[in-house]
Amino acid sequence: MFRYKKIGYVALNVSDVEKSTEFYDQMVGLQHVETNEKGISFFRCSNDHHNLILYPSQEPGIKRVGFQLENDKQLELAYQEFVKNGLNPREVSQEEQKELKQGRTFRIVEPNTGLELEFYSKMMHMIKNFVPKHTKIQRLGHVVLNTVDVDSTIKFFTEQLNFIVSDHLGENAWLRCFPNPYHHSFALIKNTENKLHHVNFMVEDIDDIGIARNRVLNSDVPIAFGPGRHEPSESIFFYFLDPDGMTMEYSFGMEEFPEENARDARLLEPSPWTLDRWGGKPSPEFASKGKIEEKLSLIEK
Ligand SMILES: CC(C)C(=O)/C=C/C(C(=O)O)=C(/O)C(=O)O
Ligand SMILES: [Fe+2]
Repeated sequence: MFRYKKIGYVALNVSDVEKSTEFYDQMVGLQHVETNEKGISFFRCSNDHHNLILYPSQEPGIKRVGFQLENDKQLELAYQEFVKNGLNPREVSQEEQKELKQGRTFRIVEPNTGLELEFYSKMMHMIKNFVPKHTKIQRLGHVVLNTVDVDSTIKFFTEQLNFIVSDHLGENAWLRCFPNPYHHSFALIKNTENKLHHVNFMVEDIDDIGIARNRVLNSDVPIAFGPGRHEPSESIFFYFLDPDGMTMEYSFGMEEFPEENARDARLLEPSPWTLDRWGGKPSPEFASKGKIEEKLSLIEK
């Protein structure tokens, strides 16, 4: 099976790109790279050209998630595997690759949720390092989806996409993209609707979490949950809402797995204490907004 480097970027649809650009630049602390002539806005928290893209849309939500493979050979292996398994990978046009500042790129549709998943191995490397404004963001950490048919979606990620389950909690699962060491780059939470749960950015120290809480409070940005500590990855978390009500998370610390002889996935007890060891409760708005831009019609019948 093919090997990943990391979760590379997330693309969101937003109702007001200007407003959201200010939010992700000033409040979240990503670096705004450019807004192009189509009104598409690119941000980074690394030397990658982008780790977040905002697309103007009437329907806010999640558009796609991009995964970076280890190298060109692994990318080709993934392509062949997808063809063999009838997943109909679609190559992104040269024009769009240029717009994305990426090399060869192709996409498939996750058949249970309709979410588009993208695969690439090269993205423009920016010469100047990402300089934190206020929060020492280390990387785009993970994306979590609310999922109706969670069992089939987990099966798809593990059997077709070479993800490994790090932990189960009831029907939910946290998955890492092999051999990336982080406890999860993706997670699937059982729900009555397929939609975004949250997008995570990992931060360098606990002060980033405490300072963020005060910055968010002082700016009247809704807090959705935390600060607290998650049981699955042991991270200290803080969730807040973007201008369209989508949930963003900062987290500090995360269990890392070796490539070989990694521990098996645990079956964690479904309890509020598992979600937050510190006993906090999420707000009703937590993980509630973020329509998946449906691409199921692209799947060949
Ligand atoms: C509140 C959610 C369901 C939860 O339990 C989260 C756990 C973790 C973690 O252990 O790090 C997440 O970050 C996550 O689900 O994204
Ligand atoms: Fe998370």
